[in-house]
Amino acid sequence: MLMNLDRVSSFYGKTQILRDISFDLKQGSCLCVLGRNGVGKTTLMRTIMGLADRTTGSIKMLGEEVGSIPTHARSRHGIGYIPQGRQIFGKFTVRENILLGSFARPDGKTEVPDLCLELFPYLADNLERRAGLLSGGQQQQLAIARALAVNPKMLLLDEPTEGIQPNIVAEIGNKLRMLNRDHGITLILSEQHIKVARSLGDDFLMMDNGRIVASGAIDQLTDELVEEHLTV
Ligand SMILES: Nc1ncnc2c1ncn2[C@@H]1O[C@H](COP(=O)(O)OP(=O)(O)OP(=O)(O)O)[C@@H](O)[C@H]1O
Repeated sequence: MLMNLDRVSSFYGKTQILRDISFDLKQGSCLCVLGRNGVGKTTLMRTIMGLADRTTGSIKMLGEEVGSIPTHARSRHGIGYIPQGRQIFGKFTVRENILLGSFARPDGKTEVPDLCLELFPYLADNLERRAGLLSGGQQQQLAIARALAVNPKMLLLDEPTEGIQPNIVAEIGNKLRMLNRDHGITLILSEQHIKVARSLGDDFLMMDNGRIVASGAIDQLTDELVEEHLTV
């Protein structure tokens, strides 16, 4: 297993958001985290990165406890994070945005990884362009490229297709599939597009009110579950 969460609870101030979250993440797999707005998907990602106010329980990466080490040390263990809303620095160039990610690299290299150039030809051709001039889909590619600059074993992606034009959603899905299938990068993905989740995911977690209410292989994600927990 690449990662194991055991009875993880998480708090913002005195408010408990996550309750007793446990799951095992297989190396090389893609886990889709599903649920309506506000159920705790973002908090789960932030908790894994060490960005919640307080967390209890255990988070292990390759058998080693990482639940109490700082965020940058978690990056060094190979966890890359692509936050909701992408958080691109608009005044910096594409190259500068990618290099920002490389500060957490264990080997200290500051270069644009070949994988970014190979996977994202648009970015390769526009390294000196100001990131603020890029479209939403291109900025999402940049956010993924920046996370790849830490040479991660796994990526946490918080709603990577949110606010992206429908014709680009499939393209982002394809890039993620390439990272997962061809490059062996394990993914945890929160996703509102059920089609993307079904096509990319190996396993799913359905969340409600800070808890896991259903989980399993993605082919066990029935229309009834989707209806009950996702449809508004
Ligand atoms: N910084 C914070 N301080 C206090 N409460 C917070 C904070 N961030 C989120 N919450 C609360 O935690 C709960 C879970 O929010 P979270 O953002 O994790 O949900 P989500 O499933 O990712 O939803 P969305 O899809 O809208 O991002 C919500 O009730 C939210 O109001």
